[in-house]
Amino acid sequence: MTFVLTNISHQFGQTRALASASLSVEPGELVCLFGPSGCGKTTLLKIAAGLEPLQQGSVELDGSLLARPGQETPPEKRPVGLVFQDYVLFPHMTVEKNVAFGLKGQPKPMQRAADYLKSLGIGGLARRYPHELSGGQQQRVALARALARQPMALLLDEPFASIDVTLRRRLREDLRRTLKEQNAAVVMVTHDPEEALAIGDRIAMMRKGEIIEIASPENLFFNPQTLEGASIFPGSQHLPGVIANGVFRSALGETETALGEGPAHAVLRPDALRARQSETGLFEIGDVRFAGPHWLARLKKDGADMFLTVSFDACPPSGGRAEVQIDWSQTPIFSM
Ligand SMILES: Nc1ncnc2c1ncn2[C@@H]1O[C@H](COP(=O)(O)OP(=O)(O)OP(=O)(O)O)[C@@H](O)[C@H]1O
Repeated sequence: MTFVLTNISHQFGQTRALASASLSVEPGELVCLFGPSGCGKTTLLKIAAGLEPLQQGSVELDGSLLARPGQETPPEKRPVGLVFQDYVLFPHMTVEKNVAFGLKGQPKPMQRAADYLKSLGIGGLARRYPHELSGGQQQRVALARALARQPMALLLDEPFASIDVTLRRRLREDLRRTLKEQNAAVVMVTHDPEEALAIGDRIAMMRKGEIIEIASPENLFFNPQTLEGASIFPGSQHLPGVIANGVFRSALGETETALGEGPAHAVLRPDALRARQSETGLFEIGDVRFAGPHWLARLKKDGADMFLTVSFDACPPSGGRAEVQIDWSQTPIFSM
């Protein structure tokens, strides 16, 4: 039941929304689409769902063609579940009837609807109508409705966008478990790097309509192929520099590299940065804040317009001085 999107390109007038984007998702696999606003995430999902006509490329599920230009299976005939931000619930039906709607002809639809509502923590809302729910509750009903149909593939566009952080963390763990049990191929759009890392088996990094890298979180960490992929981890900072004669040189020091000559960026991860207070340090300590269990300080380098946020074990004095060391073996570098 592999879900395959091949060479999908799309234009909205003069705007190129997608440029030959390809993605293959295995049964039981959850792939997150991640990238900046406007890079084409929602458009790719809508084309996969059949909500946007396909202009170029193809969509297949389990070896069957769902779409190619001029030949499309309508969205309601695809064995694909959808949770889109603007994919509204039926306003005249109660929550439980909304969820049971897709289960007609199957045994005990109301019981199954109740089970899914309960598993998403909204069992008590079964008799309410959509207009009596908050945005986050409506999102969970839409998720329950999609899950209850046990689709072969599921497309989710920021399904937790209106849900508070604590509940969102719990729901995404529950969702991941449920989807694994159902063995569905899942594509989920998210803006949130923490969410992509927490829920995605692989993360598809998008830039200007292209999928520039698809990799598991551990491969993005240990062997990133793009600046964006390396930078998805919390606390990552870019250090500009220049490569000449096999050496990357920056305001924070230098290291050998096999990359070609020219401007480059190193991606500094928190674990690769060591800072300590020192009267003779090159950095001035600026704003300091507690980030449990560490202290985070913003450092400014004398003589260079350069800032770094670095963690300290104890609260460093604002206005004092610090020195910083980089573990270059944990610091990926990319030519620009
Ligand atoms: N219906 C439309 N008509 C014209 N342009 C559109 C339409 N839908 C999207 N676009 C444009 O296509 C590009 C991709 O949009 P898309 O919504 O896919 O991006 P996104 O990555 O999902 O963004 P966001 O994270 O902000 O939701 C953007 O430049 C957007 O302005």
